[in-house]
Amino acid sequence: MPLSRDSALETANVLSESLPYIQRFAGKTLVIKYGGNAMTDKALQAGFARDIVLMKLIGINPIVIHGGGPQIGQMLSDLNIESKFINGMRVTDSRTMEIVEMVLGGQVNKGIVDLISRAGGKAIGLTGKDSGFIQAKKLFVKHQSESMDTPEQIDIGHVGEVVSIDTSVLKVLENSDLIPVIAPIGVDSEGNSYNINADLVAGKVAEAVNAEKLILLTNIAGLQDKAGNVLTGLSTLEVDALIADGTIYGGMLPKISCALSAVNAGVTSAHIIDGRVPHATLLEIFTDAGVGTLISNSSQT
Ligand SMILES: Nc1ncnc2c1ncn2[C@@H]1O[C@H](COP(=O)(O)OP(=O)(O)O)[C@@H](O)[C@H]1O
Ligand SMILES: CC(=O)N[C@@H](CCC(=O)OP(=O)(O)O)C(=O)O
Repeated sequence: MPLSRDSALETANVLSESLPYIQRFAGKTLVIKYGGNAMTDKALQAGFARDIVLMKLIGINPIVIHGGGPQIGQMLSDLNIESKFINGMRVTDSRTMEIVEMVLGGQVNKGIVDLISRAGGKAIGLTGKDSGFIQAKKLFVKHQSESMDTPEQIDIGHVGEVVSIDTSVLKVLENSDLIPVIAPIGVDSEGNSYNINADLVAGKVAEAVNAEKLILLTNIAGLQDKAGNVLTGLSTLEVDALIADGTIYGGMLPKISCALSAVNAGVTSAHIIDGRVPHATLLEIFTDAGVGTLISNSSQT
């Protein structure tokens, strides 16, 4: 059905108002982390894919890193395997690692590639094993109780941290119409696979490509204090205090730590936003009134 003249005018106004934002971000790289908890609703998923396709078409270079924690959890539970987390990281034995690779590299990654195709874009799904572009090493989780003088290092299996990112494959894609969709799996020089928290991969990719923005889409309105108020513009010291008093815990720990690390390494801003809001990514890019939690270079001084 054709648009009425009034609504056509409204659409034209909206498009015209987006011009300064398009000019600001055209040619820039935005790293978008699509959390497993933000992927649940079909309409939201389709909206997310449309936003990414639109970005690429107007000259922004989106790089999607996805999670899939709940999807891995579902598969493990179907197989009667228990999920266990320490400091927001999944304890990953050999069997769990096999499931993680299947779910992240297969089901979730190809699901997002497919969504982007259906929205008219061209996506290419990668894990860090493709051309070995995410080099990783074993991550030990630090834990300190009151009775300990120094923190202990806990071995949680095949869990990795990023050692290096080879950006050459991402550069090739940047100069094409292909959108990279990356599963957070790393590899070492001996071919061992590592399950890496997707926030950490997103932060390191953003640092490596010198991204303009790191956007972390999750299932909450942003970083909150104990009363539920969304906090924004935090410094490293303020974040440390919120971790120490237990305000920040679980899955928010890697999120906030990668956001801080990315801006300290030169990414202009990192945003933790609510992926349950339709078109959350476009709202973040095309409005001045920031949604969610913003961490920027200026809040670190
Ligand atoms: N201070 C905090 N503010 C907001 N959320 C927090 C905070 N501390 C812990 N969380 C938890 O972190 C969760 C987000 O992390 P996670 O479940 O890993 O999401 P994702 O799948 O998007 O990575 C929130 O749903 C919330 O339960
Ligand atoms: C080590 C570790 O915890 N890896 C994560 C990888 C997926 C992920 O990060 O997914 P979300 O972003 O949806 O939480 C996991 O196994 O759940």
